[in-house]
Amino acid sequence: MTDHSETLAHWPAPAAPGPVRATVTVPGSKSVTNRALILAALASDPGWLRRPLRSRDTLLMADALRSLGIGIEETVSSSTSVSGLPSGRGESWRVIPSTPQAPASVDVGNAGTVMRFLPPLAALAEGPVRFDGDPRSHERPLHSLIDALRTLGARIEDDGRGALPLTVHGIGSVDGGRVSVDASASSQFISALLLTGPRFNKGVEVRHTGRRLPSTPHIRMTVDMLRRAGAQVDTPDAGGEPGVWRVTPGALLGRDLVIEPDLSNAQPFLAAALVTGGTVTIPDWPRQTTQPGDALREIFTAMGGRCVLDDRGLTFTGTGRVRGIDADLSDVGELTPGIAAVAALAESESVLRGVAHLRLHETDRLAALTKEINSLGGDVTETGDGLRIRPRPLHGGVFHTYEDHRLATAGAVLGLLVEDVEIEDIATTGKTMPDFPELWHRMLAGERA
Ligand SMILES: O=C(O)C1=C[C@@H](OP(=O)(O)O)[C@@H](O)[C@H](O)C1
Ligand SMILES: C=C(OP(=O)(O)O)C(=O)O
Repeated sequence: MTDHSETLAHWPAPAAPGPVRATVTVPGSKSVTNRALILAALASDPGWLRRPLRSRDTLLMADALRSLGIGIEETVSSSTSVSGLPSGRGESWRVIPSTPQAPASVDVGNAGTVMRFLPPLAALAEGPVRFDGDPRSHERPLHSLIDALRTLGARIEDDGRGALPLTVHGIGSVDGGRVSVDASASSQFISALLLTGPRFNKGVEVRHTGRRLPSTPHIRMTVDMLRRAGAQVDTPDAGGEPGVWRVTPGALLGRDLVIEPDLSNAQPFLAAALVTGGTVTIPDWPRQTTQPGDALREIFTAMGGRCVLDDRGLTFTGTGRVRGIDADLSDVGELTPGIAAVAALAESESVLRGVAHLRLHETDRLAALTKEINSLGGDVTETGDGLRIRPRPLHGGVFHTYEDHRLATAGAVLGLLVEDVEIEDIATTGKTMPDFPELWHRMLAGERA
């Protein structure tokens, strides 16, 4: 039985002793690792993931693929050991593809990438594949994807709510073809259909019908990774029809891929430089990337810092003065909790827009951020599609995290400048960054972490 007194213990968020000065090596990207696993599983020959992220979301994906008969061997390079390594650094995963096998049972945890990216792949198996996960996974939207898969020829049994738990009854192949999807609740519906699209008999043509489309960089990441694996993809931004993506049926190549660091998980460390007037360097920051976290260079510069991208990586420097921001974060929704924390410590008001869909993330992030920042004395109000944040002097208290890794790291940022902040369940950062507490302490000690 889980010992909740242990897992939900309060973590005293360390206050910054002064401006932070550190180099922080952040672990691999969740979004890249989980796409790479899917594409490698569907390839015609074995592939490698180097420096994959090893966290709850990626281990759930790997375990799910193994239960579908895909081989995933984990190796650690001989000069290093797993312990003491930032998640997955020094590790390689070899993926041996195979036709997905059923019956199988998949635990999605609360990973959007697992609950959305895997059902299309499972539909290629012959037999039932059951999907279930954490209680919150039952509330996260899936109906558009379920409807789309049915249109494309898959049989899916659910309890009528269009949500988890569900069973995909595959017949060994999926017709594919044209489908309309309202992806205003999550870009992951489109990514999911495109990723397995090359293996559908007719490929897939996905038409987005909703009014808004969040997280478009994540869709570009999907397209980019598909193309690098040899798929032919036509997209709206390559002169194609707006809101329509086409994937031609065909084989995927096994690749040898080094996973980029997770730029969204670099956020709390960059925020630490910004709010303390210090300097943090993130090595291996890619010169070109589809990761939404790259937008932090612009966003945190607008909030008062400056950055340099050179051979050492990204070096971000704050002045200690933080400006509020008025920004549409629709493309970079997963950055909202960290930006909200910085905004609560700023000198002027912020308005964060375009992120209504965050109500459907790990938790209702708009409600959670409002409640928790206000419980420390803040002045945050929810708007129809975001947050209005008026900075006020904050005081200590318990910062609840609702099993949301980004709530936990946002609370840690507040704790840098606000004494006696205690984060509930810091272990929830294990969803994408199990080493967070250690990396945070090492950053504050000025060590190379
Ligand atoms: O495709 C992906 O890897 C992701 C897409 C986004 O989801 P939404 O479009 O549901 O916001 C993002 O928030 C999530 O963290 C990861
Ligand atoms: C929204 C997120 O995750 P998920 O992949 O579970 O949707 C996130 O990591 O901020």
